[in-house]
Amino acid sequence: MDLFASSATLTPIPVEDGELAFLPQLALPWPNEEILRRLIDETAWRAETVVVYGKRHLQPRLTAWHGDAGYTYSGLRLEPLPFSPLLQTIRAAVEQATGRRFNSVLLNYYRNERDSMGMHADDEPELGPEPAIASVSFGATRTFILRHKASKRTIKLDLADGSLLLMAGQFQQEWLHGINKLSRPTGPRVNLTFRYIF
Ligand SMILES: O=C(O)CCC(=O)C(=O)O
Ligand SMILES: [Fe+2]
Repeated sequence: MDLFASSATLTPIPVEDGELAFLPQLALPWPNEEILRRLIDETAWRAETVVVYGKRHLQPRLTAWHGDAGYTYSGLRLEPLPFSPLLQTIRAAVEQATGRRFNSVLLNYYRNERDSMGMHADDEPELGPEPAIASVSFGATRTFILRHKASKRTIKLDLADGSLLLMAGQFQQEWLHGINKLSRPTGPRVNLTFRYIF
């Protein structure tokens, strides 16, 4: 059986200064809700601290980093966890849909409406000058905010359960992205950003 026989192609979202493409439902061998439950239950989630203006805070979400190899970041050797069979299956589906290769994944767990991610670009040097980053979402729909660095033009994309968003080309150089808190009660969401670390 070809698990990915029904995988549809990504639809480009035309934007200036970068490439975006979207697929509403990635073809996977299990229902989205089962994958969400397994990702929540089987991941070694961490609450990372960040220092903002000299003050330590817990990040407003849980994270986990899995990859094929360690890498050095700001002089620190970061050792990722290995890809589990579940993550390998999701990666294979993402590689099939995008035609790109990925050797690492950052998982973000937004437990409820209070979890968020500040505006940022994934522009670390080890990702290369024009990184392809594939973002897969499970669970509650959250709005992905995109802001062009120079013009400040803002776009909002709803990332629903099972969706795949590919960011590529100059996108990380020219745009910021993030996930806002919400004021209404919201269920859990897990997002996976697949990357290629050189
Ligand atoms: O949760 C999301 O959709 C965004 C995740 C993200 O931007 C990241 O992992 O760098
Ligand atoms: Fe990001």
